[in-house]
Amino acid sequence: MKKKIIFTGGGTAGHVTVNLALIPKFAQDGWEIKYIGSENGIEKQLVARLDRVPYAGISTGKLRRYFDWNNFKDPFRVIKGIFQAYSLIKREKPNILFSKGGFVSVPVVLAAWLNRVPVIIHESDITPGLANKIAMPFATRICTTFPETAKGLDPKKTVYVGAIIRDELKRGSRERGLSLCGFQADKPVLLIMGGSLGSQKINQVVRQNLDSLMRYFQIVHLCGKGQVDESLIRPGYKQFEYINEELADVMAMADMVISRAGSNSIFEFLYLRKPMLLIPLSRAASRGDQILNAESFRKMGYCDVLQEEELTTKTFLQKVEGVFNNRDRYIAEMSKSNSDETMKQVIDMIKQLAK
Ligand SMILES: CC(=O)N[C@H]1[C@@H](OP(=O)(O)OP(=O)(O)OC[C@H]2O[C@@H](n3ccc(=O)[nH]c3=O)[C@H](O)[C@@H]2O)O[C@H](CO)[C@@H](O)[C@@H]1O
Repeated sequence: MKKKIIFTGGGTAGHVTVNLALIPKFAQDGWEIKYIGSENGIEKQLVARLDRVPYAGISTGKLRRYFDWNNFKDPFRVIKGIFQAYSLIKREKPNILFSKGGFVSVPVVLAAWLNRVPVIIHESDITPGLANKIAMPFATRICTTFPETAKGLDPKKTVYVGAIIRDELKRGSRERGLSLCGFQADKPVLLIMGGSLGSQKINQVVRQNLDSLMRYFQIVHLCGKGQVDESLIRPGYKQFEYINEELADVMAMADMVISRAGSNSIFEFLYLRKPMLLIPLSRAASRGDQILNAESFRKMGYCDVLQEEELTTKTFLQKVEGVFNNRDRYIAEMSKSNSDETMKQVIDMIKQLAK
């Protein structure tokens, strides 16, 4: 009989793209694949782009750190989600559940545990997100991307595996990227990526300094939903809200990157040896995970970092120049890393634990 795997994870693309990397591998090996996500999250659109991966949406809620009327409604949404996930898992009887985290994953992990389905959790950041923290006691294995994450976690369950990179990102073409953006071949390309949701702060500083930057670079700017500024359209400055298949070509043509420090993005840039200036999401807006991700990369010599509190036109342009002028040094450090084995290790682990 065909083996069956269910994937879950969502909320932002960072909680989905690892699943997108693994799904084709299991499809190739003849496994039956299903995805459980939220009713309207980004995961629904991203999974819809795949061939033959049935999607089930469940009701979800979120814990917020500020007052919101939804804080009263969300517990009921979560309870509804647990019942929905429980009956889905009971009916589907998968051999294994792979969870990438995000709030939607908590009821699904719990439901799998109640149905005695083995659960593998993958944590991308140095410090686990709240959803993964809640779900970890119910997991059979916890995979970490950073070696230092394992420290605070159950040593019997936790394995450091590294980053899982989508195969398609490894097959990008500089020429296709240049033609997509209408860029010339002889001027360096700067890629700006504000995380899967874009970043207002990065958009702002880039646009304020567009003329200075464009003296040296052609710029491709992934700015987030609703953030394209039509008044700035001009040759050499190409904006997209979010891209899918084209991302490989856009990354391939980039000579340097300015980015948030979401774990998946920075490991993709590391794999592709892209000199990076990272502007992590501040502690005021998050648990500070991106600050730690960025610091760990800086210590390894892979990037330079500019904290949001220090972000001014002057510091920004100085750091951009610094990274670009030292790009060979960054590329040399990055070339010492190797994550090609990770995907195979994770696939073997999933196959071994599948009941
Ligand atoms: C605001 C927030 O909660 N951020 C978190 C979220 O970030 P975010 O969702 O931005 O996560 P990542 O940077 O880890 O991943 C983004 C993914 O989206 C892809 N991509 C991005 C832009 C685009 O146009 N097309 C595209 O495919 C990237 O290639 C990458 O694979 O999850 C990360 C991983 O847990 C955390 O480190 C971040 O702190």
